[in-house]
Amino acid sequence: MASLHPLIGSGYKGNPNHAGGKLSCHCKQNPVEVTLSSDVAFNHACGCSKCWKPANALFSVVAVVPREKLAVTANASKLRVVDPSAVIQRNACKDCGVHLFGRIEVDHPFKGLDFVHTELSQGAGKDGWQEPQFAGFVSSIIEQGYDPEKMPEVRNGFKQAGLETYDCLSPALMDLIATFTAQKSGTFKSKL
Ligand SMILES: N[C@@H](CCC(=O)N[C@@H](CS)C(=O)NCC(=O)O)C(=O)O
Ligand SMILES: [Zn+2]
Ligand SMILES: [Zn+2]
Repeated sequence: MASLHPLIGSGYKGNPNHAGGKLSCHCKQNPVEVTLSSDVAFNHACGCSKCWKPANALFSVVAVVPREKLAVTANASKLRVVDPSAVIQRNACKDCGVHLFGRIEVDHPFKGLDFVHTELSQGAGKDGWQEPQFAGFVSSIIEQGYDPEKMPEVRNGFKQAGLETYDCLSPALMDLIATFTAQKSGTFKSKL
C-alpha cells in the first residue's frame, strides 16, 4: 500500500536554528538546484492533486520560504511551469518532473512566499528542516481515486504521527487568508 509520505510518522524533528540549504531535482546528470538561505515555514502534508509527491506517497510534503530567500543555483534552463493558469506557478524539471519551487505572481495572501519540498535536500528533508506541522487538503486524495471508505485509516495515520488533519488548510493559514480578504474588501475589524 502507498504510504502517507516518508516524512510522516518517522519521528523526525527539525532544528529550530536551521539556516537553509540546497534542494535538487532527481536527475542524475545536471540536476536543477535551488539554494534556500533560511529554513522553511508551515511545512505540511498536502493531499491536493497539484503538489508534487514522491513515488508511492499519497501526500506531498510542502512548505514555504520567502521568495527573496530562494535562488536557482544550477541548471535553471531545465525548469518549466507545470500549469501556467494555476495560482501557484509550479516550476518543475522538464526531465524528471520534480517540482523545485512554486511561485505566486498574482494578488494573493501568500504572494511573496515560494512553495518548496525539503525532501529534495541531501538528507531527504531530515537534515534540519522544519518537520511537517499538519495535513491539509486531506479529502482531496479521493478526487485522485482513493477509496473514500479508507479515509479513516488515512486520518488515523496522521493522528498517530501527531498531526492534525484538515480538508483545506490549518486554522492559522485560513485566518491569514481571511484577514487578507477582509483587508481587501475594507471590512477588516470594522463590524464585529
Ligand atoms: N481538490 C483540489 C484542491 C486544489 C487546491 O486548491 N490546492 C491548494 C493547495 S496546494 C492550492 O492552494 N492550490 C493553488 C494552486 O494550485 O495554484 C485538488 O486536489 O486539485
Ligand atoms: Zn530533473
Ligand atoms: Zn497542494
